Amino acid sequence: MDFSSARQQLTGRKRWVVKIGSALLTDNGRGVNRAAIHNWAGQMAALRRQGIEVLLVSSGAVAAGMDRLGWRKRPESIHQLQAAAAVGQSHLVQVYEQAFGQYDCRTAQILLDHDDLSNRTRYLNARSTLKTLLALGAVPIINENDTVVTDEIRFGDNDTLGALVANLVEADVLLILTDADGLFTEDPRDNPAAELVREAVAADPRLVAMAGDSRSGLGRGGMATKVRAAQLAARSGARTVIVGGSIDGVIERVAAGEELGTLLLPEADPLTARKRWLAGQLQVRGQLQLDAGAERALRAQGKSLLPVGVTGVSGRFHRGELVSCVGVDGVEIARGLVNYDSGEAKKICGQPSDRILDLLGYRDDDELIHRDNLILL
Ligand SMILES: Nc1ncnc2c1ncn2[C@@H]1O[C@H](COP(=O)(O)OP(=O)(O)O)[C@@H](O)[C@H]1O
Ligand SMILES: N[C@@H](CCC(=O)OP(=O)(O)O)C(=O)O
Repeated sequence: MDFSSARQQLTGRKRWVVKIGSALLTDNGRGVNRAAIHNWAGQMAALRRQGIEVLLVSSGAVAAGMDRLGWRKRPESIHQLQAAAAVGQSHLVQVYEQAFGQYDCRTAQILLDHDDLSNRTRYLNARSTLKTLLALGAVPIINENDTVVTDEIRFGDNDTLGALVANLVEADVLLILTDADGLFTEDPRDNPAAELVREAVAADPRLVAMAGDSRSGLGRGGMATKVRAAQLAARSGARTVIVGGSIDGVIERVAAGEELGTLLLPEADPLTARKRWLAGQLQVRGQLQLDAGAERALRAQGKSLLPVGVTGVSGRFHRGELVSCVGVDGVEIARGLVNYDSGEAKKICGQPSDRILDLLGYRDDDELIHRDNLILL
């Protein structure tokens, strides 16, 4: 793998999940660090202005709640923890809303639990809601729904939740901000001579051996869950950066390609990984019948599917859903995420793309399926 160019490839990536951990968010364990939150919000707003969509996975509900309730020690009882999370979450979101508001950036609170991501209908629902929020220009602020989860089904650490969100929205980058400067060859609190791992393939088994637990008493998973999160995120093609959240201007600097923290890469080419992921996750909603020219363009030339090469449309589907593409002999040759719904596709099929505006009254894309969203079978 060519590591030298890997950092540069982070620039121009369009969808980022930023995870901010408990260890960073609290002011030495005393409530949430407002100044730091305002600073990160400013940086994320700057990314939005560059056209990058940002989803934030933020911890800190329990820590904020403990502070508000005057509790000095993290409680043992699950119900006390859940009560603290309920008190803290509303405060946390209020601080974020105010911080992002200063940059004219809208926020939206999303609380997820295990069922939301394992049940197919709820999974697709969460996916659509998040994508709609992004299209509206809002920054979703996501946390685990701590007040309702039981021990058996909790994600526990938000690194895992961040990776699952990256899978859910097919993010390009998962940026994990923490209180260490990145993944070191050993926990630097045990061995100050440990070295920073700058770049690696997320699946490299040596990483797991380097990564230890959390020590702060605030964070949950330590580096172990961050490495595991990078492996999960890589399944849908996301690259992960683990980096110190207190580094000046860290979010913008990483987005500009600067070599900070640890970059963990997917094994396969990200686009291929993402396509494979999509093919396994989504249900086929409809079918497009292709003519011989379109079949050739897809198969032999790796091109996008234009409406002009489609002779028939069946099934009912919405924009963004998965449809199958069938060749002249009736055999399925590809699957892909479609840019128009079934009614629109019927109106524009067989027509050149410059007629889309006339036929529909608007034109979103020239292609019915862009090649980046096409999986050849
Ligand atoms: N190999 C390692 N490199 C860096 N940090 C490590 C390593 N192993 C364990 N850690 C610990 O992981 C901590 C970060 O994880 P955690 O406390 O869970 O933070 P967060 O709340 O941000 O998720 C660091 O402060 C560090 O003590
Ligand atoms: N959902 C919990 C966060 C769990 C947690 O601390 O995770 P992490 O920041 O990954 O160590 C909260 O908001 O308090």
